[in-house]
Amino acid sequence: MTTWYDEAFRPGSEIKGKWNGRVYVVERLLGAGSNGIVALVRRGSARFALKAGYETVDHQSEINSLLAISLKDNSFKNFLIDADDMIVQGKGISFYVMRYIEGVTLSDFIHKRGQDWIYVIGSNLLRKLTEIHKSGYVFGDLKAENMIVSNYGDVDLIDFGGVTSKGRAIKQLTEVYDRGFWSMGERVAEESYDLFSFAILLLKSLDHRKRFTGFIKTLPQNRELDHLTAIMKENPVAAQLAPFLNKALHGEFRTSEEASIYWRKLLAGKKVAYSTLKLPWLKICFAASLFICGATIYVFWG
Ligand SMILES: Nc1ncnc2c1ncn2[C@@H]1O[C@H](COP(=O)(O)OP(=O)(O)OP(=O)(O)O)[C@@H](O)[C@H]1O
Repeated sequence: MTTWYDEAFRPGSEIKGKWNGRVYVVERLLGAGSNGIVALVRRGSARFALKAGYETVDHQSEINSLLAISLKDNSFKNFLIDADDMIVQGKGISFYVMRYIEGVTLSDFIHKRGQDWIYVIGSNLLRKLTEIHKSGYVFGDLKAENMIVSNYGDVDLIDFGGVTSKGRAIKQLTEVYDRGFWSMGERVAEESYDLFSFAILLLKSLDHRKRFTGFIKTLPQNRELDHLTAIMKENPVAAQLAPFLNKALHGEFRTSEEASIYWRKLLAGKKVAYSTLKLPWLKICFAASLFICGATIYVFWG
């Protein structure tokens, strides 16, 4: 039996908004999760990501959250392009259209470019969190699957289903990233909640031994932060970040802005060699500047 999404998301098929009347042509599926299904679509020459929700209420709440954090003049502005309903097999299905982010998962990025990139990625992710926190919200379900990394460590967050107003109960979470799972605090939307998940995200991506899958199976009384400290001792990049990670895990940062300042100071103090990062554009810029310099000499003195 063909499901509504097989029909709606077949490459080449058109999705027409019932209320706004905009038409999108499906290129291909990008992914599916517990809340919805996402496709790469085209409108004219522009490409977008279109997400159709399984549950109307959850879907609407995701749109509202996205709208709320994009009201301020920040990088989320204009992320949400359209929100409408489509009719598939006689049924109304809600969808929203957002910016299409080209990139890879955090683990793929690190695997390809090296663990040192975590310094840049971490700094960019902290900036994103700060923007959300300044809007009066927390991201809630921060995890590697909810971010896309592109170019030179640029970070984009996707999946806004967990975004929660500060002070409210966290509405969507993933076990190992949740401080409640580790008995390290309440499931309340505070900046420190996201910062705990941020620390787990970094540790998980640096852990060669993939211990986090095992943690899910442990009994609550056996989930100790000592397991995480072991990763900090074994991995040189995690060891550099240990003072930051420990503070984030223990809820010692009140705000993400405070955490960002600490991050920068820590890495400046440790003299993290950004030059060790493989930055091809530096080489390109260097070659370009040599060429321009040569051309100028030729034009003026030739
Ligand atoms: N804006 C975007 N640009 C590019 N790809 C995207 C975008 N939004 C989502 N995706 C892709 O679609 C997949 C599913 O999206 P999303 O995580 O929002 O679904 P979900 O149902 O909320 O998932 P979960 O079960 O993790 O809650 C993502 O893993 C990602 O690969």
